[in-house]
Amino acid sequence: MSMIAAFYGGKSILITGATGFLGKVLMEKLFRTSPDLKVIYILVRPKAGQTLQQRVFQILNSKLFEKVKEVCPNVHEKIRAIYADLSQNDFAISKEDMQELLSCTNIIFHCAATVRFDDTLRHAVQLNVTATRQLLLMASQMPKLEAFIHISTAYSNCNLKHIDEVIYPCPVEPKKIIDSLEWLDDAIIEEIAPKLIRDWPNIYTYTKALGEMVVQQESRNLNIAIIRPSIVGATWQEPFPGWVDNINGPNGLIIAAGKGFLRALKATPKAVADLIPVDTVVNLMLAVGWYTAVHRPKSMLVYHCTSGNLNPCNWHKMGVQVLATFEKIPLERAFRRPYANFTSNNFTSQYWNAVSHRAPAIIYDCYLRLTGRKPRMTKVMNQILRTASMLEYFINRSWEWSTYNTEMLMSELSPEDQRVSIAPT
Ligand SMILES: CCCCCCCCCCCCCCCCCCCCCCCCCC(=O)SCCNC(=O)CCNC(=O)[C@H](O)C(C)(C)COP(=O)(O)OP(=O)(O)OC[C@H]1O[C@@H](n2cnc3c(N)ncnc32)[C@H](O)[C@@H]1OP(=O)(O)O
Ligand SMILES: NC(=O)C1=CN([C@@H]2O[C@H](COP(=O)(O)OP(=O)(O)OC[C@H]3O[C@@H](n4cnc5c(N)ncnc54)[C@H](OP(=O)(O)O)[C@@H]3O)[C@@H](O)[C@H]2O)C=CC1
Repeated sequence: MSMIAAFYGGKSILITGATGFLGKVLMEKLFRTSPDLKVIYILVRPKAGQTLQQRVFQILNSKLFEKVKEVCPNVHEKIRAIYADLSQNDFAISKEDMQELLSCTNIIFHCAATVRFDDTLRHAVQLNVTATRQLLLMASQMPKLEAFIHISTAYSNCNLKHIDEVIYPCPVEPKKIIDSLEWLDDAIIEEIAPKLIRDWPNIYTYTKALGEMVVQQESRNLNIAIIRPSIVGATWQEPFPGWVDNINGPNGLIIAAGKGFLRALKATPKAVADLIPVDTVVNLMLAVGWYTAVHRPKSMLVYHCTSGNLNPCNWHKMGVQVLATFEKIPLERAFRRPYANFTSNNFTSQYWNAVSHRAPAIIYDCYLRLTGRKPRMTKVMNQILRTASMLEYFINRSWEWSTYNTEMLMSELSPEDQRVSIAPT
């Protein structure tokens, strides 16, 4: 029997961001491997016209949860959706719900965040920094809390080349930023944002770094660990290979390439493509939760969840694999046959954008107009090129992440847990 799975039996677990990509896979694995857990509290907001209950119903009835329903038929009784908006004071949680959370929670997995690269500084700080501080404050009032697991990103220090499993200080204290956002107006905030983020490539990575500092500063006597995954991709094995439900990270561009829209990308072919499957990240999260609660390390540990040092793949190799897969399994109704070129040269990239992306889109829109239909290709293409330019920073550089803590944890696991757990092969 897995020691980790047994550990979660009977526990009350609080998950933020449970409706997100990582959160859903985490919940699935917990219910499937520890069906005797007591309850999973999830902090959810209504969204896109759906109530909390409708959102939970949709998740539990998705393909991802098919196996769970076999192993844990009463799963809907073990999930307790609590109305919460993490950008509000006290998360807008009712008094009764707050009381229940404070008195019952054993483990917290804090996954919620805004992951948009171009979010406003105000909103990103609210979500990635202030909400983390607020959750830590709640955690400090939970008498039964055994571990608080904070999900950050391997790119929170992407302004460095070699990154250790430590917290690097940001030049401006998070508290100063939180305080100043209270009285500065939006226009001024957006003006000072580039000066604050300095050599971070975007608001997202910068606010995730601030979030880590807050965790360190507000940790009090809590038993905390931080996990930093790199680029999280589709499931590798569990509950079945290839599950993904968003267009973040590489997903959107892979679809655009498969559909024949995207045929060239400004990327450095030899740069390391540090992707990590989402089920591997979840396995590490569960192992870290167990280790932090049971072994109570003296200081807060940071764990890198990356693939580049163990099993490096570069963007060229990745591109070849992606194209080979589309040869075997083509996407439906593709615009053109998939083909793509990685170039690190600015001029060549501009040339390909004009010739291979914008021009065909304009021609196709003319055709749509002439046949009485609504033109849409230029809009789609602009969207793809905008996304590609936002991701450029990450596909033209390589980073080295040390993984001593992750390796140490692996060696602490039972042979059974090692077998089902973390290391990508
Ligand atoms: C031989 C040679 C071979 C060569 C061969 C080559 C082969 C070819 C191969 C090619 C493959 C290789 C590729 C490799 C690239 C890898 C890059 C990886 C880098 C990853 C770095 C990650 C580092 C950090 C990792 C982290 O730490 S984690 C977080 C990562 N964070 C992100 O990845 C967010 C990024 N994105 C945004 O920041 C925003 O997306 C933004 C971009 C600003 C746009 O923003 P905007 O233009 O506003 O557009 P959206 O609103 O987003 O959406 C627009 C529309 O799509 C809709 N839509 C949005 N969602 C969804 C959704 N779910 N489901 C359905 N629809 C959706 C939405 O409804 C809207 O539709 P509409 O309403 O217009 O009809
Ligand atoms: N995906 C990746 O490649 C990587 C992700 N990470 C980290 O992993 C974590 C999870 O990311 P991922 O699952 O991909 O992100 P998603 O965008 O898929 O999920 C974000 C989650 O946060 C919730 N959330 C956002 N704003 C609020 C709010 N105001 N109130 C309540 N909940 C809110 C979302 O809820 P809702 O559904 O209501 O929007 C959603 O459940 C993040 O901390 C991210 O930084 C780290 C490295 C890579």
